[in-house]
Amino acid sequence: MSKVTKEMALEYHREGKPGKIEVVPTVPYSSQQDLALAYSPGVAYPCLEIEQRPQDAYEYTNKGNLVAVISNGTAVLGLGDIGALAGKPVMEGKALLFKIFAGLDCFDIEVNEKDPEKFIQIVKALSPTFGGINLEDIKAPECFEIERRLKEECDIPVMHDDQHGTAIISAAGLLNALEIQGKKIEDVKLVVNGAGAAAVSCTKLYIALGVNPANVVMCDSKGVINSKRTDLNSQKKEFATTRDLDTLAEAMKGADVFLGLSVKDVVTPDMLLSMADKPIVFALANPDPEIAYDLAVKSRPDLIFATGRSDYPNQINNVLGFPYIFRGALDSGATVINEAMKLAAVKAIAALAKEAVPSVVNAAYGMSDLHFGRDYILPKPLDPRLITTVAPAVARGAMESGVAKRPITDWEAYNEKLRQLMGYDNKLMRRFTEEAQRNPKRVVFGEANTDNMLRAAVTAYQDGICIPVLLGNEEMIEKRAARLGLNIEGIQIVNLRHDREADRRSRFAMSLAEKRKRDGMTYPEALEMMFDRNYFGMMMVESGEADAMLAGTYSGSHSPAEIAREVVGIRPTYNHFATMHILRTKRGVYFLADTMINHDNDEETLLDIARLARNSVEYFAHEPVMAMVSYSNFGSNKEKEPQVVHKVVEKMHELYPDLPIDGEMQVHYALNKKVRDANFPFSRLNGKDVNTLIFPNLSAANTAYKMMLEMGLAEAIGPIQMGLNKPVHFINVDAAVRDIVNLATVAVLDAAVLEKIGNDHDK
Ligand SMILES: NC(=O)C1=CN([C@@H]2O[C@H](COP(=O)(O)OP(=O)(O)OC[C@H]3O[C@@H](n4cnc5c(N)ncnc54)[C@H](OP(=O)(O)O)[C@@H]3O)[C@@H](O)[C@H]2O)C=CC1
Ligand SMILES: CC(=O)C(=O)O
Ligand SMILES: [Mg+2]
Repeated sequence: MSKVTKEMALEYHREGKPGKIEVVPTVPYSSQQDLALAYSPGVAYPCLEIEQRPQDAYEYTNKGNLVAVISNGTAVLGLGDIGALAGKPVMEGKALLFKIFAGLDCFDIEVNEKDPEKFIQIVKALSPTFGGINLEDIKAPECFEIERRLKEECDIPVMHDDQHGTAIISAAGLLNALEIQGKKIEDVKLVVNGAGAAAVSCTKLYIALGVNPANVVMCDSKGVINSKRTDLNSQKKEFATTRDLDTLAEAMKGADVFLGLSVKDVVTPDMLLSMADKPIVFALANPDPEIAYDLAVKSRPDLIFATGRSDYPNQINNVLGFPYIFRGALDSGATVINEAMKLAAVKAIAALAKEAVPSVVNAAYGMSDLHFGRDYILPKPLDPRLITTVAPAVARGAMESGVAKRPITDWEAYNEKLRQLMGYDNKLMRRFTEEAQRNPKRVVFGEANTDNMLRAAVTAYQDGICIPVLLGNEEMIEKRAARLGLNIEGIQIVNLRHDREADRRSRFAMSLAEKRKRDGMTYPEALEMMFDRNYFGMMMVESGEADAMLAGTYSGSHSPAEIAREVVGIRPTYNHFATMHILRTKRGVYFLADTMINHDNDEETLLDIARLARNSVEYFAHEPVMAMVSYSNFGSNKEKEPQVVHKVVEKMHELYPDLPIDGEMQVHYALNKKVRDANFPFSRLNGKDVNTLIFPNLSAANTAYKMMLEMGLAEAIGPIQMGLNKPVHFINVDAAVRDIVNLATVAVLDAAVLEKIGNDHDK
C-alpha cells in the first residue's frame, strides 16, 4: 500500500485553494430576482416563519443537514495539546469525511478555549446553527463533563467522536475478531493502554457488551491504574485494579486483547509474545500506532492486528461511524445520540463485514478477494454500503428508543435517498449487475495476462456476473494470479498456442476463410491469424463457444476494430459500428457517441452512429432525447461539418418522425433547455431534457467525455460497442478494474439481448 510522506501531505494541503473544503451555493443566484429571494427582501419571510415555529428551520435552512466539528485542540490525534489552530487540518478533514461519506455539510470550528465552562457556553451559543455537534479531539477528563453538559443543554444531537465513534467501531471489530479467534467476550482478559477520552469510552462499551470488569487492566502515562494509586480522577478510579500490577509489560502477560489509545511505540514485540494464544491487538494511536504493523505481525502469526491507519489491513477508525451515525440521527430528527443508537451501529457495522464484498470495494483497494477473516474484520471506509447499512440502523435505534422527532416511514425511499445523496446515482449499474447475475454469460477476456484484466475477470466471476474464459498461457496466468493473490480456481484458461482442443484452431480458420473467401482470404492465412488472441477470441464468440468478448485495444498488426469487422461483422442494415460512453453526472445520466471508432464522419457514417445510439439508449431503458451537436445552430453555418450534421438530422426526422432529436446545435443549447427553448422554440426538443449527445467527429466526442472524467464531473461506463453482430467490446488493458468489470457486465447484457431478439434492434 502507498505510504504517505511529509512532502506529499504538505503539498496536498497547500495545492490550489489551501485547505480541504469550501462552501457552495445550492440555489440559483445569477439574476437580480434570485438575489432578491436569496437575500433581502425575500429572505425575511422564512425568518418570520422560523420565529413563529422554530422547527421550520429544518424546512427553510440547511440546519437539518449541517454538522459542526468542534475542537479546542487539546488532544489532537495522538499529537496531544497542540492548540485549536494547529488542529484545524484534522477538523477540516473530518468535515470532508462527513461530506463525502454521508452527504452532510459540515463547518469545522476551532475554539481557542480550554476552560470547560467557557467552552460549553461558546458551543451552546453556536448550537442553533447546526443539526448536530461532533465534538472532536478534546482531552480527558474535561471532555466527559463537556459532553455531558452539552447533551443535556442542547436540543440537537451532540457526540464526542473520540469517545463514542471509536468505541462503536472498535467494539464491532472486537466482536468479529473474537469470533475469528474463537474466544468468548465474557472470558477475555483485556489490557487497555491509555485512560483518556477514547480508552474510557471504549472500555465502558466493551463491558456493556459482556467483558468482565474484573478482567480489565487499564494503564495511563504513569503505568497500571491500580488501587495503590492516589492520583486518579473519578473516571480512572472506576477501572483501578486490585491486582498487583504496575507496568504495561506485567499487565500484558497472558492477556487476550490489547487496546491501545495512547501514544506511539509503547508496545514491544516481547509484550506481544507474552500474551495468550491467538491474541487480538488494536493499536489505535494516530497517526502512529502503539506498535508498528510490520513489527507486530512479524512477532506473532496467530495475531489479529488492527491500527487506526488506512495504509494497513484492519483500519479501526471512527470514520466508519460518525458520518452515518449523524446521518441517521439527523434524518430521524433524533434529539440525542443514545445507547440504543450506538448499539445498533455496532451490530450493523459488525454484520456488514461478514457479507460478500462487492467488486467496487475490492477495486477501490486494488484487491480482488477481500473477505471476512483476520485481515478483514471490519468493512473498508470506502464501502458504499456503509451509508445504507449504518444510517438506517441508527435511525431505527432512535425511533425504537423514542428520541426520533421525524420518524422514517418509507424505508425503501429512505435507502434510495441515501444512495442518491452520494452524488452520482449508481442505480443504472446496480440494475445492470443484477440483470447480469440473473443470467451470467461466457465472456472471453482477451488480455488475461495483464494485472487489471485478470483482477476484473476474477471479480466478475466471484460476483456471479459472468463465466470468464481467459485467453493466454496457463503458466503465466497462474503465476500472475499467485502474485496478485487471486484465486482463479474454476476459471477456464484457453492457451491458443497449445490449445487442448486440437482441431479448434483449424476449425476456426476454416470457418473464417470460408466467410472471407471473396475478400481473398486463404485457409493458411486464416490459420496464421488464429495465433492472434483477438482473432481467436472473436472466433470463439462467432462460433458460439463463448457469448461475448472483451478485447484489448492493441493487437499486433491489425486493429481490433478491423478484426471485429472481419470476424463477427456489422449488423444488418448498418455499414458501420461505433461506441458509446454512459456518463453518470450530478445532473443525471448522459449517453455520448461515437467516442472511439469513427474518425471523420460523412453523412452515412454519422447517420449510422445516430441510429445505433438511439437503439442503445432505448436498450438501456432510457427514452432517447437526442441532440446532434456541432459549432453552429440549425444551419447558421454553411461549412462542411455542420452541414453534414444538419443533413443527418433531416434524415433522422424522416426515419423516426416521433423521435425527439434535433440539431445541429451547440452543446450549451443541447444541455440548457431554458436557453434552447427561448432561442429555438420550433425545436423538436422543446421542453425536454437531452440525455443523448451525438458528436460530429471522434475528436469532439472523445475530448468531451475525457474532459468530464478528468475534471471529476462524471463517472463513465464504456466504451460500449454498438453495431457489431456479436457482443465484442473493446477496452484498454490499463483501464481500472471497476471499469473492466462494468464493461463485462454490459457485455453479458448484450449477449442476453442477442439471445432474445437477435441482432437487428431496428425491428
Ligand atoms: N483510531 C481511532 O479511531 C482513534 C484513535 N484515537 C487515538 O487515541 C489516542 C488518545 O486519544 P484521546 O483519548 O482522544 O486523548 P486523551 O488526551 O483524552 O487521552 C490520552 C491518554 O493517553 C495516555 N497516555 C499518554 N502517554 C501514555 C503512555 N506512554 N502510556 C500509556 N498511556 C499514555 C494519557 O495518560 P494520562 O491520563 O496519564 O495523561 C491519556 O490517558 C490518540 O493517539 C488518538 O489519535 C482516538 C480516537 C479515535
Ligand atoms: C481518529 C481520531 O478521531 C483520532 O485519532 O483522534
Ligand atoms: Mg479524534
